[in-house]
Amino acid sequence: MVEIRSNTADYLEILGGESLKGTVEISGAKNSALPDMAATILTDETVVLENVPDLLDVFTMRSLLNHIGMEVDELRKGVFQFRLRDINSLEAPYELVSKMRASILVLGAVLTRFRYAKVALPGGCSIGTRPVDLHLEALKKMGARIKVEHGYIYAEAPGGLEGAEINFPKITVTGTENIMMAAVLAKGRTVINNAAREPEVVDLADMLKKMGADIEGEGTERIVINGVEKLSGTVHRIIPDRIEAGTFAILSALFDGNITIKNYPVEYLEYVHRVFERIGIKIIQIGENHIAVKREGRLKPVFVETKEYPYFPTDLQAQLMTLLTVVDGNSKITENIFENRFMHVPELQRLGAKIKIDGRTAYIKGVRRLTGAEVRATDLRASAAMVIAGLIAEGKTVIYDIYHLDRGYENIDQKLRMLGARITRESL
Ligand SMILES: CC(=O)N[C@H]1[C@@H](OP(=O)(O)OP(=O)(O)OC[C@H]2O[C@@H](n3ccc(=O)[nH]c3=O)[C@H](O)[C@@H]2O)O[C@H](CO)[C@@H](O)[C@@H]1O
Ligand SMILES: C=C(OP(=O)(O)O)C(=O)O
Repeated sequence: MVEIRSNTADYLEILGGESLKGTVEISGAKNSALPDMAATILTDETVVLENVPDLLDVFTMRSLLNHIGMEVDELRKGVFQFRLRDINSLEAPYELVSKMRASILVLGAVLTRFRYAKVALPGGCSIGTRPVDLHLEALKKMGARIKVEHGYIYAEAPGGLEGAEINFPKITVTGTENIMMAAVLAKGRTVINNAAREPEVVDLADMLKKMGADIEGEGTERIVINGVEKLSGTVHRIIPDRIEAGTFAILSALFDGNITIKNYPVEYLEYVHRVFERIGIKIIQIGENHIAVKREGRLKPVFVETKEYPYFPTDLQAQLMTLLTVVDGNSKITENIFENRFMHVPELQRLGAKIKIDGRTAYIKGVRRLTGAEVRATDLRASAAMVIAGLIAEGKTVIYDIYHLDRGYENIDQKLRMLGARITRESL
């Protein structure tokens, strides 16, 4: 893994309007790598993860695991070996948790295996308040004693966690993953109702089952877990990143389908493809997990709302909005998952986009073209939206604060340069 190469002073310069073409390969999914890495805490045996993307968030999770006492070795590019023999600390400190909300994923695993955990409260971020109350309520139902004090969650279960019936009032992805990890070593049976159905939840269940966990129903809204005494080591391959894949599919649609995409998880993007078809974008399979994107006539405006899997992902909302800014007619996007996920709108407006926001809905009136400007990457997917916008805009676009981008897109500037983009990384 590259020593952390992203720095808050880094920015991207893009000269837009170049025609992109070629083939790009999708990396392992950030949102699978992070829970799968946390799951290595659940055993004292060796776990090997393959197809691990080289991302800032993965680096942060690795630092967090190291802090706990995990030995982590990179066997070869993207292949990591994990072994937790001696505990160093049962604490996830603020310094690391503040860099990445997904650090909360270590709570369930540390608590169930070591009966105590202290994790800094992740707090809000630019896309919303993002509380973790549902994680904590569920762990309390499993017998944990929890207090939140001085910015830390203190959780203990001296006699071990016990299986329980968890009814999530709202679907939560990392909440489902946290409770699944807590339940695999708890006493008795845990039922998670209204569980998240995301492919990343299924991937985590697959990994845990290979380690000896007893789990049924992953991928449905009811997951049943029977606790076991002990889990063993395993070798597991991280699934491809459906959000990176969707991001490149949108880019390809904007470049007349001249970009083909390998390692593309068609099965995870069925609903997204239905939305694409309404716009006039068709995904064509040209090989196993290798696709091309075809535009069918003039692109058409749409109304889309974000919703939990299997529906349209909030993590592709900003990128789709960029596409719609140059689609003739009036489009509308409603963001149902996060209350503040339109931070990219003022930035897109700087590039000439015509967008109005009313509550959770953005009204987009297509313009002929965007024009380059200086913008800020306000969060991870907003950054991807800015990159797409910069590539189609006339002239030069400068994107500041791209450390957000490095949290979730492996080598994105390199991948784009290989497609012919004029994009350079500079530092202030
Ligand atoms: C590391 C990871 O996998 N991140 C993904 C995960 O985030 P994450 O798991 O944090 O998102 P959740 O599914 O938990 O959030 C969904 C909604 O529930 C709310 N909520 C959640 C937990 C809680 O205890 N209380 C509460 O009110 C959130 O504020 C949000 O409004 O799913 C999101 C929704 O698909 C994605 O955008 C993120 O990329
Ligand atoms: C919001 C995201 O990630 P996280 O939950 O890790 O902040 C994302 O991947 O778009």
